[in-house]
Amino acid sequence: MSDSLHVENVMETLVVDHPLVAHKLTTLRDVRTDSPTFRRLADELVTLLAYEATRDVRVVDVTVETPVAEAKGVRLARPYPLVVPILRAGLGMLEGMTRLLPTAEVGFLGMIRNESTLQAETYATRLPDDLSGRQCYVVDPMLATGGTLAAAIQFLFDRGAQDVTALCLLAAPEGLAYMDRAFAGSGKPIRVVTAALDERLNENGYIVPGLGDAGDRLYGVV
Ligand SMILES: O=P(O)(O)OC[C@H]1O[C@H](OP(=O)(O)OP(=O)(O)O)[C@H](O)[C@@H]1O
Ligand SMILES: O=c1cc[nH]c(=O)[nH]1
Ligand SMILES: [Mg+2]
Repeated sequence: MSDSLHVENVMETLVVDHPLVAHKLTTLRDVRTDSPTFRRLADELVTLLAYEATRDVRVVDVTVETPVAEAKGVRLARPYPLVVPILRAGLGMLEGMTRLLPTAEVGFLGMIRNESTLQAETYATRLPDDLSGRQCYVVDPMLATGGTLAAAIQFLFDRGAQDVTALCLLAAPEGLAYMDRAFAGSGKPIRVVTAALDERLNENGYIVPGLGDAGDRLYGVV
């Protein structure tokens, strides 16, 4: 079902190879897809990605009583996972994620890429101060140059996060390579789970073939 592509020892990229993911992603890319449909598809896609992305979520053993007998099982371990959408476009992936992880807490990062310099600028942070021992799931549809995601992950590591999984709808090879260099030697595991690894970036830093500006397609041009 999934094709794991090992990029470097601390960073692992997983391209979720599934016909339903490919089907929904194709409609998402289509320039004729309107905002309401785009929002619905992004929501459905993140739930499919989340299934793979949470494969290593920490659980503890528990025992419950069924109407018939005792059954051994598991529950999510505490501290509960933290989901971090990167505003604005990442908000389009939040609900799909918390549907699968309803007890997760949610932190927010507001970041915008300066379209002249392609550098990420941070305009809002609302995260728990202490993330030690927390598994963090960052959601942002686009991993282009990688500058935004790398800065977001650095915020989480600075607060003590131990491992971070990013869920993206699309990733560019240049962005993955940038992340790989940025965190080489950090010793902290990073996973990127994506619906597709696209060809490249164009001269404006847009993913090709991509889907255009994810924030604009979700919420309109501002
Ligand atoms: O990998 P990078 O080159 O850093 O680019 C990716 C970033 O660009 C987009 O956000 P944008 O800056 O357009 O903000 P928005 O969500 O408000 O539209 C996207 O959602 C990522 O956050
Ligand atoms: O292709 C891209 C690159 C950055 N941000 C987007 O929304 N789309
Ligand atoms: Mg945008």
